[in-house]
Amino acid sequence: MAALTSINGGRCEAGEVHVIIGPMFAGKTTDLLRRIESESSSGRNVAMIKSSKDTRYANDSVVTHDGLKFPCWSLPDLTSFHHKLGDDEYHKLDVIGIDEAQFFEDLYEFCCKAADHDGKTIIVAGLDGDYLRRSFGSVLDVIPLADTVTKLTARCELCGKRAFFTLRKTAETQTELIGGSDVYMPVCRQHYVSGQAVIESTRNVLESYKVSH
Ligand SMILES: Nc1ncnc2c1ncn2[C@@H]1O[C@H](COP(=O)(O)OP(=O)(O)O)[C@@H](O)[C@H]1O
Ligand SMILES: Cc1cn([C@H]2C[C@H](O)[C@@H](COP(=O)(O)O)O2)c(=O)[nH]c1=O
Repeated sequence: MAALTSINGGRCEAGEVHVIIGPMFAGKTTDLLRRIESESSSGRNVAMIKSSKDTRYANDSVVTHDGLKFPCWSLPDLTSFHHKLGDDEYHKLDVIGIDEAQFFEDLYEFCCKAADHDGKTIIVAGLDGDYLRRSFGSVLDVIPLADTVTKLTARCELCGKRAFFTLRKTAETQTELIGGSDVYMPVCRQHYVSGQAVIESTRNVLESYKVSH
C-alpha cells in the first residue's frame, strides 16, 4: 500500500482491470455499456474509448448490434487519450471503458499505467480470438493484469447452441476486416469446423480460378 500511496502522489487509491471477451454478437458491448452506466449512476466519472478502425455505426458513439449507444472517444491508439483529454479531465476520471480492444496495440501499457499508477478502473471489451481462432491483438495479454475476466457466448447461427467462435463468411484472409453480420457469424465448435472447411475449399477454388484466367 505504501508503494501505491507514493505512486499516486499521496492518494491511497488502487485501480482495477476487468476484461470482457467472447466471439462477435456475444453481448460484450452491451455488458460494457451496462457496467459503465452503472458506474456513472453511482456518481463515478466515466469515459468510453473505441478504436477509430471500427467505422461501423456512429463515429462518436459505441453502438451495440441492437442499437444501444453511449458517447465515446474514437481513437487510433490509447496513449493519445490522456493528452487529448488534458491533465485536469484525466485526473477527474474514475472509470474508463475500452471497446474493440483487439485493435489497440498499446492496450497492455495503457492498462498498466491507468490501473497501477493512476488508480483508474478499466473495463476492457474485445475479441479474444480472430476468425481463425488465433489470439487477437493484445486482449489476452491483459488477462494477467485483470481483477476479473468474463467470457461471454452468443447463439450459433446454424443450430442455436452456445457459440464460442466467429466464422468469417467471405474469402478475405487479412486479420483485420471490419464488418457485422454481412461478413461474420457466431458458431458452435461443430459448425466452426464444418463452416471453416467449406470456406477454405471455396477460397481454394477462387484462387485456382484466378491463376488459370
Ligand atoms: N447469433 C446471435 N447470438 C446472440 N446475440 C445475437 C446474435 N445475433 C444478433 N445478436 C444480437 O446481438 C446483441 C449483442 O450485441 P453486442 O453487445 O454489440 O455484441 P458484441 O459486442 O459481443 O459483438 C444481442 O443482444 C442480440 O440481440
Ligand atoms: C472475427 C474478426 C472480427 N473482426 C472485426 C469485425 C468487427 O468490426 C469487430 C468485432 O466487433 P464486435 O463488437 O465484437 O461485434 O472486429 C476482424 O477485424 N477480424 C476478425 O477476425
